[in-house]
Amino acid sequence: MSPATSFGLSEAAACVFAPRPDDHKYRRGLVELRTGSLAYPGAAVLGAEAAARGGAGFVRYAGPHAVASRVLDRRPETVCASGGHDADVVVAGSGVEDPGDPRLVDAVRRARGGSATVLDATALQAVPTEDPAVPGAVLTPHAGELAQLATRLVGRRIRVRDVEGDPEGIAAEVARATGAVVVAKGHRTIVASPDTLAVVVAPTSWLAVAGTGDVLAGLVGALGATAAHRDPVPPLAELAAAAAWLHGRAGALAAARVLDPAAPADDVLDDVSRAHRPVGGPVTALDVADALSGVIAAVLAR
Ligand SMILES: NC(=O)C1=CN([C@@H]2O[C@H](COP(=O)(O)OP(=O)(O)OC[C@H]3O[C@@H](n4cnc5c(N)ncnc54)[C@H](O)[C@@H]3O)[C@@H](O)[C@H]2O)[C@@H](O)CC1
Ligand SMILES: Nc1ncnc2c1ncn2[C@@H]1O[C@H](COP(=O)(O)OP(=O)(O)O)[C@@H](O)[C@H]1O
Repeated sequence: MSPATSFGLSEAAACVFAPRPDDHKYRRGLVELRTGSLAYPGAAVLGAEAAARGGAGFVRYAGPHAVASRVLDRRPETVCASGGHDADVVVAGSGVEDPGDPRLVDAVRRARGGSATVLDATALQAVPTEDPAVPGAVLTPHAGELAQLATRLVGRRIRVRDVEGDPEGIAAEVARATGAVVVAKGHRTIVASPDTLAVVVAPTSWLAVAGTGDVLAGLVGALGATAAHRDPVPPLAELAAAAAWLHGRAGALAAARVLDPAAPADDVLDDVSRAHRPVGGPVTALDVADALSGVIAAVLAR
């Protein structure tokens, strides 16, 4: 495998598409969210917001009725009926309590068949140890989840500190074991496929709050679904890295807007020398999801 490449604005821009005159909601891409539970309804709301702000044409939610009504309170355009068109991307796991939930079991089956599927949080536990091939999947573990997943799949005990010491190596091992794209989240997010490795550095650490991972999962879904209707379709690893890059920029924009609500989105696109310093103020996961539209608009305007 070649050494890790660093992922930036020009690579992300190749994964962001403006709507064409002959597009309609389905051609803009359909994301199905299999997220949330009675214990964690917020994860479903956050993913729906991110999928919509990330440019999907159609966001469908599959989950408990009580969770669906929370999603609809925030995003009434979400379709909560089952059936209809096939999803371009399924996003599964954020905020789901039970790894045996049929929504996750079916998502793993879909990923095994090669269809684009984001497996986040609890869905990572639904990947079987004995038969872990999920070539359609984008796996989105944080360091704790990656340590657990790698321990199961590569056959030796891997601790969180091992992941923190060598996220590239462990993400790459899991990518080879599963055939999937692995997005090892953190300040430096590693995006590994069985034969590629990219690093996305976040421009802010205000992202380190609960729920921002749920936002990232929804955004991967939106970029994947939109790209599914383009020719050529960018590789899943590039789409996942673009999502991580845009997510970091949205975090920076949301943090900057704490100081100055009119801060322009274009200002966060370029790397800034003080990026590692705590520019801005505390953000919420919903702030980050909200900021995605502005960051995408700024990328398209360049
Ligand atoms: N508003 C909501 O409904 C939210 C729901 N969430 C859902 O809550 C469930 C549990 O999520 P958790 O992430 O707490 O999972 P877990 O409770 O399974 O894992 C967290 C464990 O991993 C360890 N850990 C090690 N490195 C870590 C790192 N870099 N980041 C985070 N934890 C690390 C922690 O110390 C902790 O012991 C998931 O389904 C998730 O999607 C969260 O996303 C938070 C927001
Ligand atoms: N110190 C940090 N600097 C920049 N980004 C971070 C930092 N810590 C976490 N993140 C980002 O925040 C998100 C957190 O995801 P995750 O841990 O899954 O949270 P949750 O499950 O609560 O949604 C990831 O996208 C990760 O890359």
